[in-house]
Amino acid sequence: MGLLQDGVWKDQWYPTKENGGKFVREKSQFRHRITPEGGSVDENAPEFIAEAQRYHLYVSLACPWAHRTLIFRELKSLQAYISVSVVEPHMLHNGWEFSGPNQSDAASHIKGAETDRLNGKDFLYQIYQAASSDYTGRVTVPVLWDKKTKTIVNNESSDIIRIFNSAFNHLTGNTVDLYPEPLRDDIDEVNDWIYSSINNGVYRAGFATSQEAYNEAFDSLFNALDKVEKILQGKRYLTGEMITEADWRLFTTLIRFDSVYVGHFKANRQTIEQYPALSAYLRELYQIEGIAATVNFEHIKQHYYFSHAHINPSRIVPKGPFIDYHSPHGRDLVDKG
Ligand SMILES: N[C@@H](CCC(=O)N[C@@H](CS)C(=O)NCC(=O)O)C(=O)O
Repeated sequence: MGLLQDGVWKDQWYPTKENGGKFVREKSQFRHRITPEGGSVDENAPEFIAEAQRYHLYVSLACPWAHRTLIFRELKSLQAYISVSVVEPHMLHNGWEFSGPNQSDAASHIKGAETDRLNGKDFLYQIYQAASSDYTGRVTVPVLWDKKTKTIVNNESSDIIRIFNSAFNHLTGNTVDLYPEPLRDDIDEVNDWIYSSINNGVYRAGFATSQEAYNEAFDSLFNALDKVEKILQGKRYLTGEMITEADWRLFTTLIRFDSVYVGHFKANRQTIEQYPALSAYLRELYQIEGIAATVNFEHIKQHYYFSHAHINPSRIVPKGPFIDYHSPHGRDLVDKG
């Protein structure tokens, strides 16, 4: 685990000391947009136009943020338009690695991970160096790469899913709208507290290095989950009768919760299985066509338990839990609206 400083790789863990033991997530730096037919939204930036097979996604199947982009690629019929490379789940002193002979000695190849067939790199940080030779910052997935100008378009999952939601519709013919105009205020509002207390909240609990920081993250996480449970007792989805971006952003955290966050991140007041509405809702989303194939529990467990040796020094990866996410969800019975 490390970061780039003026384009040079440094092996370094997150600094929490300066924040009283709190984990503070760094802001993503590549934030360009893709437009359907040209006309840059940012006059100082290169023009990124939606074209078939021009863009490539670098993802980890373990990562909840990268997982969002894979889900949108499925739901927006972008499989033939946007290619994907999957990194190895073990993230060690070189950060995210591709499969191949230069993988770290301590890391194993896990089925489903790939070489970088596009750029022939060994490590993800080399993709960042290729985009910006003096980049300073963390080297994170997901990365949306432009094959034409050989640079990173965007490395912020919340932007990438919005790009996928609308920029390629005229090419794919898929007009499913996961961020519909009339619901935008509601979606933004829900995203806001779910991000800080749940999506990022599990990390704030797991990466805390002081008891106070952990306690605060733990309480805010379970208060927010209790609030979601209440919402889902009255509504089928977070903002009403329609699945939206807000649901998918929550999904990628919920599906990792009982397998990883309860144990590894000490988010253990209760499991998602112990929440009646949340567990049924999680199953409903999991069972939507194309979604189960984006979930890889082997990558998920291998990544967290093996990579974070300061949290789990033995690097033993638990065998369980054994949860049947294909069992009937019964959500069709929930009151509409
Ligand atoms: N804000 C980013 C966060 C991405 C992120 O933090 N990804 C993690 C994996 S789950 C990562 O690559 N971490 C490596 C690091 O921080 O060095 C997004 O949502 O796209």
